[in-house]
Amino acid sequence: MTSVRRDRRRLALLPVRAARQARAVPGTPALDVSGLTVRYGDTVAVDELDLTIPTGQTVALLGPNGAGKSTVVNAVLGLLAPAAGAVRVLGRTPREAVRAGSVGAMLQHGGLPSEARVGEVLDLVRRSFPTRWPLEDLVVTAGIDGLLGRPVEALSGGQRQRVLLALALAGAPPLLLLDEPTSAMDVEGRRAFWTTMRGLAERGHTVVFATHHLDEADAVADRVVVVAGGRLVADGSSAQVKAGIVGRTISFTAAPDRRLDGLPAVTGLTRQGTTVTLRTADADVTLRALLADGGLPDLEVRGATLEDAVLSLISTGTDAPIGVAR
Ligand SMILES: Nc1ncnc2c1ncn2[C@@H]1O[C@H](COP(=O)(O)OP(=O)(O)OP(=O)(O)O)[C@@H](O)[C@H]1O
Repeated sequence: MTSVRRDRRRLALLPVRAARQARAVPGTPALDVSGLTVRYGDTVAVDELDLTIPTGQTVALLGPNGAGKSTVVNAVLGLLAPAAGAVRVLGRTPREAVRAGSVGAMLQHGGLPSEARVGEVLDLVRRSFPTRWPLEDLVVTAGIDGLLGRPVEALSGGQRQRVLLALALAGAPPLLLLDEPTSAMDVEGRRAFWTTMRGLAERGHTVVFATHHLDEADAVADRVVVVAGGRLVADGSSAQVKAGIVGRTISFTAAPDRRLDGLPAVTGLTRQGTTVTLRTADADVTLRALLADGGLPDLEVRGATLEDAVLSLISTGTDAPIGVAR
């Protein structure tokens, strides 16, 4: 009897202690990763990665399949044990931070009990946190209005992702980790999702997301971090990463039989139907040669996109990361 009473008292004290723990010491980074190395058997998934993210930043984690993005996210959540290095989340170990409700996560394979209703799952998860996001606001913020009475198994892929977002936000966490959060969303859903993320960033939340949608990263992130082969290859604003790419992209319409080999300064060329896209190290020289050889209908010349930059970084590989020291 005594022990039951003591246990109850301990449970009752937990939320208060956890809420206190969730408050970060001013100036403490949201995320501080140093020398992180994670191995799966012989595979080195993350290789001596250093990454410090101040509070309030929105950071895109980019890289090809197998680059190590999900592994970093899982290490930050304390879901796997690193072979080397350290991870601090708001000054605490990952497990302490998760226990304190400081981290909300949307994982790629986030599971939901299929027969339960969305409202039941949300209620259960909200109750487990010391600080709870007010329900009405949470429903609007995650865009799940009208879904609370629906069984989880009856959700579409995009609706499921919005429910996962609501669960990630349920404890009003200062740090949000999102692994490919919009992969199942339609265009409208994505736009609404990123509007929500901008709102969260304005309220001071730190948002770290892994994605393959580089246009979204370009539009939303204050900072992009590119990993390849488990190593950091670029870290800076989108503009800084793009500025590291020399040359321009030229596109125009050409008949399929127009010969385009041997053009000066061209570093890559693709044809899709009658649309030709080429990368050039010197746009003036390439354009002069093209014009001497015929017309250039629907001509467009542009600088590097973030996609161009990331592709170039990944294909060339680099020992020293591109970007700025932080
Ligand atoms: N559970 C596991 N067991 C063994 N190897 C794994 C495991 N999880 C990941 N890996 C390997 O670790 C490396 C990094 O994988 P990770 O999932 O972190 O990459 P990612 O950048 O998130 O890829 P994607 O964009 O495809 O999601 C890959 O080589 C992958 O095959």
